[in-house]
Amino acid sequence: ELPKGWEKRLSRSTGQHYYLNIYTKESQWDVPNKPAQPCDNGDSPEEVQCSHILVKHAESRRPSSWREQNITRSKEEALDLVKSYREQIVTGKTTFSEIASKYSDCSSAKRGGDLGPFGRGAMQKPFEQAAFALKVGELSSPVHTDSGVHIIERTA
Ligand SMILES: N=C(N)NCCC[C@H](NC(=O)[C@@H]1CCC/C1=C\[C@H](COP(=O)(O)O)NC(=O)[C@@H](N)Cc1ccccc1)C(N)=O
Repeated sequence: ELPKGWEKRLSRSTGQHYYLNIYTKESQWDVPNKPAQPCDNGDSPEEVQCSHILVKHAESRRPSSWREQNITRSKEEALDLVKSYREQIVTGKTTFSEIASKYSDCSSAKRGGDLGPFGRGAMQKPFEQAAFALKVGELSSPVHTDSGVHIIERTA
């Protein structure tokens, strides 16, 4: 079967089959390879690459961002926002990078939420745990850190 998020589609113009990732909207002709499975001895990958959407709130360690000088929304409001963004992404209403670029309270918003590759020890623990548990192409549930509430997508 295909890795999570990937679907087999028929191209009307060429009559060929292609593959579409319903989360990232990527499409490709060849069969998507299986995400890097943790090796048999249960290790998780050394490094992952993720994009994230961060919604800060009044209790964030730094309640300010490029979007908003002084962030006053409550933690509950931030969680509701993050859930609605996640819903819009999984239903295909919009793309992850579209939402990240417009609404993420992290400077990575300028890169569609891309954080680049990172190993263990770089990010706050709750973020790291969630990121390393994702398969490539998968979206996390809302993750709380001292920075605020995140949705994480593993891209590599
Ligand atoms: N690539 C790294 N190693 N960069 C250092 C990460 C430090 C790390 N950050 C976090 O754990 C959270 C989760 C992801 C983003 C983030 C927080 C904050 C926003 O929250 P705030 O600090 O205002 O509370 N964004 C950042 O750090 C950005 N430089 C991330 C970034 C942006 C653009 C390109 C690459 C990375 C930490 N240990 O605090």
